[in-house]
Amino acid sequence: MSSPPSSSSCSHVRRHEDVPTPSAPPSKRLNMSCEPSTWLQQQEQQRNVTAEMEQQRNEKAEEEEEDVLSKPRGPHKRRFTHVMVRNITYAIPEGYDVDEGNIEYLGGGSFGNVVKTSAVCRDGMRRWVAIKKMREPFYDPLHARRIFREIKLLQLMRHDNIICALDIYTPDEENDFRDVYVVTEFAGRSLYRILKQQRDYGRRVLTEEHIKFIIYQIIRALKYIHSANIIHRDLKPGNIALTDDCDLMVLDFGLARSLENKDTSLTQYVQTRWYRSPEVIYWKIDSYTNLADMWSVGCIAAELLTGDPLFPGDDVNAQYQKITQLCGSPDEELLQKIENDNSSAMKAVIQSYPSHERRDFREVFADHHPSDDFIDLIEKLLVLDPEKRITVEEAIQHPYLADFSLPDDEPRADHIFDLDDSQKRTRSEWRDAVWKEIVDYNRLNSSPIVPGEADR
Ligand SMILES: Nc1ncnc2c1ncn2[C@@H]1O[C@H](COP(=O)(O)OP(=O)(O)OP(=O)(O)O)[C@@H](O)[C@H]1O
Repeated sequence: MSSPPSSSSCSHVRRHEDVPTPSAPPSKRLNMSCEPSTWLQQQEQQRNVTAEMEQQRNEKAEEEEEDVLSKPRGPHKRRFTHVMVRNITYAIPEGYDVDEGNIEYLGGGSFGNVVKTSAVCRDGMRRWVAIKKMREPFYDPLHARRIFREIKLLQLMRHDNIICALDIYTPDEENDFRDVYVVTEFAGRSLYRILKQQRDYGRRVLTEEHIKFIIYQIIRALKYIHSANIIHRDLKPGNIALTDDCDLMVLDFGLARSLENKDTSLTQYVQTRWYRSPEVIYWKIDSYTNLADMWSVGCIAAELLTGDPLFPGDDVNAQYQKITQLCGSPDEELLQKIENDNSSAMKAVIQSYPSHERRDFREVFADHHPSDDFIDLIEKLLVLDPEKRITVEEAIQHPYLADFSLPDDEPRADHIFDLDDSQKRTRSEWRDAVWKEIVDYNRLNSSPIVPGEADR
């Protein structure tokens, strides 16, 4: 990885134009006695069923391949080639590189599978793109709403450090609308992969300067996200991508939600648990604001320093122990808030755990020789009480980031994003809403060209 740019460079973050060419979560909030194992088992079963269905559909798609290739399909009458990667069939529109040798599987999460290819774009450049095929997007209303949110946010976000949609499509007709594909710019390797490689090979790739630049860019992205009244809720190394030049993009907005929306049905499973804030995992929603994202930044920052996840708990209890062993048990003031926002029973459960003093972070991380400023920042991020945690606006001005911070180049969103996702909709209403998003999608200059679009 090359060095991050120096602080004197005024254009130290990537512009979009500069890109090189080349299951349903449970409806109840988790409490200390409710381990999500049942839900996880259901998820597992659902995944099996889904895989079976996917296979049947792949077989059908293969049979139909000749037809699909021969006639324009979907709301914009595009032509598609079907390409099989790791047993999953992707419908790839005309204009994209469909040579199997040039298509790379990037990975799959709970909600989709992603491949990398390239496409010629409207500005004449060929770009690397990531195509995400959503998994069973309309399985149930919750799932459909998640897809809707993700699509909506990928269109609203316009920031150098945040991924945005370059194309949204389906090869299906409206009466048989089943598959949703979202195309984003290929943003590099995920931080998860980079950190894993560091561990696997026992060789550090990320220098102190890289780490600072990464943390700065995450916070710069969050400043924009939070100013739009959105919480990301899923910040983790797997959702952060880095180019070889250390340019960073925050990926995957499927779990983001607007601050106004008090819906809590997804709350328990909003993040890979290791990066979740205590108020997300253990106590109630009242104090759950965008400060949950700042806790995740603290976890990621510490992992960047040490190379290992900070709170790798095998279950929620182990997670709690690890958090409190470092950050201390809730003090009287926080316990009072927990009691007020939850119940005295919740307070009693928390008090039944072994009590720990907050440790001296300088001592804990001493082997990794962090600067005083780094320690001061993570001390302020990893605070149990969200109301006392550093905000994004404060964090970006922290001395640790002074080398990179350029206040005039740290944009806020110019309006609060309306996700239009708070109303109750049935599965098929969500499907209609997603269909409409695809139909109305406004192509960008950096979007892949649709052959013949000028004629339409
Ligand atoms: N635009 C992109 N550029 C580079 N890599 C990407 C891009 N989009 C997704 N990926 C990678 O593809 C993989 C799968 O992405 P996806 O968003 O489906 O998974 P995830 O974040 O692991 O899933 P989950 O939603 O379960 O958290 C991830 O490893 C992610 O880093």
